[in-house]
Amino acid sequence: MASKSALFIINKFAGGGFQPKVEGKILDICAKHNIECSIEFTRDRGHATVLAQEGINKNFNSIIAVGGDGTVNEVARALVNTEQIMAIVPKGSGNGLSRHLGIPLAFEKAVENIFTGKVLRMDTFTINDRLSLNVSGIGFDGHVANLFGKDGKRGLIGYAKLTLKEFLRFKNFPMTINIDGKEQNSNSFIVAIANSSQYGNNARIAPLASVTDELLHLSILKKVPSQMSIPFMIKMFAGQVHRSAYCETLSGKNIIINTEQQQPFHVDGEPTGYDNQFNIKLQPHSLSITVPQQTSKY
Ligand SMILES: Nc1ncnc2c1ncn2[C@@H]1O[C@H](COP(=O)(O)OP(=O)(O)OP(=O)(O)O)[C@@H](O)[C@H]1O
Repeated sequence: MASKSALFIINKFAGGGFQPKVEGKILDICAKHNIECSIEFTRDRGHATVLAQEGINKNFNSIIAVGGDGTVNEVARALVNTEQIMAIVPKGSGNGLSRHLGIPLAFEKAVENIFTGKVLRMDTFTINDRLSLNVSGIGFDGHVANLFGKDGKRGLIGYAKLTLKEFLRFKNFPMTINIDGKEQNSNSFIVAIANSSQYGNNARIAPLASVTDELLHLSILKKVPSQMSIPFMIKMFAGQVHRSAYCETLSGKNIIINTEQQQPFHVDGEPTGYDNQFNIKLQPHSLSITVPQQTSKY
């Protein structure tokens, strides 16, 4: 059994919102497994990190992020580089890391997984000293994340609408990439830095990525001509983006990206502003995470 006592950190505002019956379901499943449990709700951005730190101090066996990739990221900030076990109950709009790890999206099954799953040490990375677990990006995806964050309307449809509107405006930008000492110039639309394979909703930007391979996977995308954008999206959702003529892939551990002008970026889908130098560092096997027993590829 992966857990004897569990702290659930719930972001009521993630994904489609919160249903009060969730609390009762958590208590029932914990009682069934004879687990002592506590439930806390986040009050604001960043609060999940504070709650997770308190959970470590109180010696909970498992600390569980109930939310999307943003909540998972905040909880992990307190847990990274410790032995503390984390689990996820996916409740976000994208749930990229959960999908990559094969964590069930159905609420009860995800809670069961905390007590029946296995624990693995996954890689994480930092981008300009900010922790990232899943996929971070510079360029167009950062631009969309920055706007989407302000917009307030979450969800796949809202995201798709905003992406289409902004796509025509945003242009390729020049940059230099130094990856483990090797330097190259590029003119790119998006640089996705991937630990897991997907942004969320099965949009697989780095199909070959693994969270245990001690590598970061870069997908460097050129702007796709409008008439090719639908076939390109189909390739991405089919897990074939790395075979596209518009995608170059690189992998490594330590990456420095310099851009001529300030570029928007995001960390695990959360808007993070603008910069023109990005220092990216892999942290191998730095976080303990509970995954289903049957997951064989991560
Ligand atoms: N009480 C709160 N009020 C407002 N925002 C909050 C609160 N608690 C957490 N947040 C913020 O909500 C944001 C979104 O959360 P999260 O990423 O978990 O959900 P999501 O965006 O729906 O899912 P995904 O990232 O998987 O698409 C996070 O940046 C988090 O800091």
